[in-house]
Amino acid sequence: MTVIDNHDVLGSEEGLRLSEANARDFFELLKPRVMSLVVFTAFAGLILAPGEINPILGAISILCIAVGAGASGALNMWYDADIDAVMSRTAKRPIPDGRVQPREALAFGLTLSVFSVAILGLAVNWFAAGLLAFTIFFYAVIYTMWLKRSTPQNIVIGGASGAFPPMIGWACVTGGVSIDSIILFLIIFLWTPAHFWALALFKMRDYGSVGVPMMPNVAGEASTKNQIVLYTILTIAVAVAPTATGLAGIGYGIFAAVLGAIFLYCSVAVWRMPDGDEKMVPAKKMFAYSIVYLFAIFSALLADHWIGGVSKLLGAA
Ligand code: HEM
Ligand SMILES: CC(C)=CCC/C(C)=C/CC/C(C)=C/COP(=O)(O)OP(=O)(O)O
Repeated sequence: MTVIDNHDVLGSEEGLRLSEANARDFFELLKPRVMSLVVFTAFAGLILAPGEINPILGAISILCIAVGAGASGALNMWYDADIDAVMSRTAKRPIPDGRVQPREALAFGLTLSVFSVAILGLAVNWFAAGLLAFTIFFYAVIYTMWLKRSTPQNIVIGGASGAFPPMIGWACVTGGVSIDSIILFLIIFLWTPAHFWALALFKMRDYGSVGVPMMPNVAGEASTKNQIVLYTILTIAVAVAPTATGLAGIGYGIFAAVLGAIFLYCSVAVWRMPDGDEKMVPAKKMFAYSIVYLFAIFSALLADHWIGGVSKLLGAA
């Protein structure tokens, strides 16, 4: 089925009428559950970066990244309202549900984007602000408006937007980029296909119904499963790299390897699942574990950093 393009909302009569949306409806536009993990990885980048940041500026940095991430979610929901209305998973979102008017969501997303970037630039540094602006643009325009509906590589390339936040956190402290911040980027970048295609496998019909070319619909289940295993292996390899560069210690490396072994086990279970499986239990488990995995990897990096700091203090005493 082809969906009707309803992006000409600004000029329409419907678009000019203001709804009675409440704060909760606008909060929902920020995709708070997904963005909470995004913001956590940004926080990790900020803490792991070498050097010091004034705690108030640190808090402002995280707030700006959180607001910018939420703003990009609102712009994504504005643009995707036509397909969200058709898919069962997304039909109850504020715009398709009629609780927020498209033009309100657009104005909300644009305003928050400008404020988050400007405040980060004025209060912290313009390099980090530029990266935040680029990330919002990448998710809202490059991924949402261009790649999502045009190529099955949409989330491989578009996934970069979800991988930038730890680099932004890092840049808030150092004003630049380093090998270690690129490794943090790569962990999320390589993790995204396994995270998303696991979900796409059991939501394949949803995406098919709106003509979005997600990998399982285009390349088929078998090819998607092969690629999930491949990206899982790449993620596991890059997730132990912080031990090699000295960003984290050997304890972290062992923990990351164990988490990775479970991730690989989940991906092999998906790979062994018969094509056309009705229940898709291994894919559902893989999707759920992907979130636990990323949260645990970044938590372990933080724990390693703090434990290392305490040991140094005790050694000096
Ligand atoms: C282009 C990249 C990505 C795509 C296409 C994607 C897609 C999705 C989708 C479709 C869901 C289902 C949840 C819903 O319906 O709201 C989801 C859930 C989730 N994603 Fe991703 N994701 C991506 C990147 C990320 C990144 C970078 C993170 C965090 C660092 C993340 C964290 C999460 C979390 C925490 C959930 C669970 C939310 C819940 O419990 O409702 N995702 N993702
Ligand atoms: C700092 C900053 C700007 C961060 C942005 C982080 C970011 C791009 C996260 C992407 C996560 C996400 C919700 C993807 C959903 O894809 P989708 O829109 O295709 O999913 P849907 O079908 O659920 O709408």
